[in-house]
Amino acid sequence: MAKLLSYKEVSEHNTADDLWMIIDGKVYDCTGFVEEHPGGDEILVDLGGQDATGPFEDIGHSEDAIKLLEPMYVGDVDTTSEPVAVEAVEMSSAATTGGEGNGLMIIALIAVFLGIAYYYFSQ
Ligand code: HEM
Repeated sequence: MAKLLSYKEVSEHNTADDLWMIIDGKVYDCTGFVEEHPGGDEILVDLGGQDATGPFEDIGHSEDAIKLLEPMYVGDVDTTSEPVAVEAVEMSSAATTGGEGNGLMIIALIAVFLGIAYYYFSQ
């Protein structure tokens, strides 16, 4: 019978040296595969210890990719166990870029406003 693992137990394996993830209710130990992943190591480490079913399926991984999972199988996730809240690790670059974008937008608006004010006062 498959080994049952709680969400908490899986969440403790969330580093590049010890990386588990849940795909379709099954727990996989991807530690040895992190460096090999054609999609990069970072993406796997980011999802370490978590349920990666959505991201894994969204990419449309090939049959070969699905076969690679077989030897990494550790057990099944105990869906009755308490889900674990995932902490936000760091701000994404998209969010940072968004912030800078807003700053530039404000500067641009001030410049436009000053331009209009100058036009009226110099009449
Ligand atoms: C242990 C689980 C995983 C395995 C065994 C795996 C395996 C693979 C393999 C073999 C490829 C090459 C293309 C293919 O055959 O489909 C690939 C590509 C890719 N994978 Fe994964 N993958 C895993 C998890 C993930 C996860 C969780 C993500 C998160 C989004 C991800 C993102 C990607 C991306 C973005 C590519 C495309 C790389 C490219 O074509 O430039 N993978 N993966």
